[in-house]
Amino acid sequence: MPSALLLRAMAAVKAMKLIGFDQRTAKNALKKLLKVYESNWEYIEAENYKLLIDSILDDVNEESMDPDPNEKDEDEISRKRLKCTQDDSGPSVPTIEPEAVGETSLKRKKLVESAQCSYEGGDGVRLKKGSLASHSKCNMEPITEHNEVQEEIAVVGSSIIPDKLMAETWNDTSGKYNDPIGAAAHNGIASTNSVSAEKEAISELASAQKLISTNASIASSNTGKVKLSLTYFGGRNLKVPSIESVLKIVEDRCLKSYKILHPNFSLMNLMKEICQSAADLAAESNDSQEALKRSGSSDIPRRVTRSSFVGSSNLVSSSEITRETMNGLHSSPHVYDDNNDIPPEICAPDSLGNNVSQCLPNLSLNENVVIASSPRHDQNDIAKGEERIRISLINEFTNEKAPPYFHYIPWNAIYQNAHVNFSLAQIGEEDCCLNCFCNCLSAPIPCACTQKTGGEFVYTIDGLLKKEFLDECISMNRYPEKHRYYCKSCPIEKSKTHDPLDPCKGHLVRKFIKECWSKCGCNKQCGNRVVQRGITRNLQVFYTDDGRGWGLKTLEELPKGAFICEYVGEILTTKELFDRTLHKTHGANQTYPMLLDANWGTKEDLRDEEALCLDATVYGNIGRFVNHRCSDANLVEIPVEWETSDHHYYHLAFFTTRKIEALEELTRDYGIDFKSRTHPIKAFKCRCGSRYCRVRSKARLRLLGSK
Ligand SMILES: C[S@@+](CC[C@H](N)C(=O)[O-])C[C@H]1O[C@@H](n2cnc3c(N)ncnc32)[C@H](O)[C@@H]1O
Repeated sequence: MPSALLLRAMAAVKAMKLIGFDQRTAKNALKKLLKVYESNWEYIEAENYKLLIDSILDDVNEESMDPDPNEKDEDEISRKRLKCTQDDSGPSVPTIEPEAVGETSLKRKKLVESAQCSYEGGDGVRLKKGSLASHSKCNMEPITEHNEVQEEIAVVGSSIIPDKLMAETWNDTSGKYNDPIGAAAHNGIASTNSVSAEKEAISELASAQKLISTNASIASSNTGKVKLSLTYFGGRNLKVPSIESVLKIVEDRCLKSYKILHPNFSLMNLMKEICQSAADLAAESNDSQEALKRSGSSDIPRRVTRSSFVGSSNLVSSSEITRETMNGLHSSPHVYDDNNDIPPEICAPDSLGNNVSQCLPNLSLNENVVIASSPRHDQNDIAKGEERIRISLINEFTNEKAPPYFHYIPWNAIYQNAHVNFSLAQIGEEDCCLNCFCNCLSAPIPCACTQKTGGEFVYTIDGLLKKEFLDECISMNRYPEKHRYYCKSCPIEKSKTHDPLDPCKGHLVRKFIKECWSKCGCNKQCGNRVVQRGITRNLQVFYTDDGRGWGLKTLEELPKGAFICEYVGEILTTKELFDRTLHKTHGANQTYPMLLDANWGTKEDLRDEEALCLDATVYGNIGRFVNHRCSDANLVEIPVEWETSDHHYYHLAFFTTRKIEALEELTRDYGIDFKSRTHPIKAFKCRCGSRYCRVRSKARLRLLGSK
């Protein structure tokens, strides 16, 4: 394990690397600073290594002024006296007294050229020239693993790093700490190697007049300011070009590299477009907020909101709820509340240990802020490695590269109050197959786990659902009226605050799958464990071309009865779901709830604090992308149990209803009664295109030609 000192040194060099300074230069400057500031790391780390950045720039400056850097008095810098200035916004920052600095700071001033473009909107506050510190703060580089830092950078000398450690690390021949300069400035005595390497590093920077650092950042506030900041640091002879010439070069490059062939393409227009789009979105957001204020969020009739879940035991999208009854509580992009609404990803420290939300030096503290580095999906794998296979994202129709962000989870997770008991003790011996071995499907007689499925396994030896079982499940979904039961005390009806209660509108009786589990004697590859082994098929999330948003498709041919994926989300009580919808969480434009109501009729009095549902809005998997298709959908959802057996909590798994060709979209029937007049919330306008569509009139279908 590297020591704390070593880690700090590594972090400093890494931070410098992130803003464009090479390792050697950073290490040399750091060594000097450690000496001058007697290894007081607090000074060096203050304001995102402001001193270190200044020192590096001084080095570059001095080198470019001085024809022979070897003759430079190494101790000169250590003669500079320190003083501390304390400002109440942060740690004390040592500065070098003017007389000690002499020419250096002047030179630095000349050297550091910073060009920034600012585009005004809202109240028109212009972006000021940023300080060095603010440049370093604005780094939008992704957070890097510490391991990588350790691999990449070498140790930096310091008079207080113990000799033993110095010797160990610098003499390490394993290559672990691959220090190109040998870090031989041990106790301040530079070796020949170190001097020549230092020289090399300095001349590399100065003589070649390389631009050593560039930086682009975007920040916006809810008062209408959008700031695009383009910054570069450079050598002494750097001349600030006109913005027109920069735009011209970029336009030429865009034309060449991105094959943008429109002759009137203009980067400036593109930037104006960005500002205009931000302004439009801000205006929309404002309208929504105003509408919300007018309606008064607390005045939204609880009955209406809660009733939004009525009418279907399946998922009901509340995007319609939002639009129609909540006057668009949400805006896109979401403007985070500065009290406590900033999600942890945005507050998470960056690689320099700063909160990323602090990366907006020119915005006043009380402004709400959206930053460009909000979490995003990995287009190559939306599951971020959580599944056994990668699931890519594709959009061939619009500029939207990925769906709005949600946290990918491969398994359901309890949100807060849901009472889900996974205890092994709860599973009776009669509910598991203690004495089985290996694969239960190869045993001569079906094991105890088949009790609830009529003494038969529902899976074939190939891991598909048996035809009879599957056909029954499909029939239940297609002809629900034949398979409904009615609760004595329906949690949905109870959630409405009027008396007397309406009778239960009915729930679907479903068939269940019971899989073997950890208390069983068989192994993980047992044929009666399919859903719990996770996604195995090649799937892709794609953007539909007909207004249904994102969807899910298969990249391989699928047989009938194949498991596709679970519908994964947070496990909530229905009360939590009602409350969540009432307060519309996390800025999502759409919500993705699914009731776990398959058992509601059998309980005497299921309170809505007990009734469970899944919400895939904030945490979920690809199941949330499966779009609706009336009646002849190619997927069917089936309840599956393994850790519990009381039908209170269960998994919902999607299986194919027929053979599906590669590249076909995967759909399921949400079970929505689109024509219901009693349903207070209008469902989305169905665009499933099925000839059995419950919304489209026959004449219209004939006209359009159904899929
Ligand atoms: C569970 S989400 C499905 C994924 C969604 N398309 C997305 O982009 O995240 C349900 C929402 O998708 C849209 N949707 C699904 N099926 C649809 C259909 N047949 N016609 C129109 N919109 C549909 C509706 O907006 C619905 O509220």
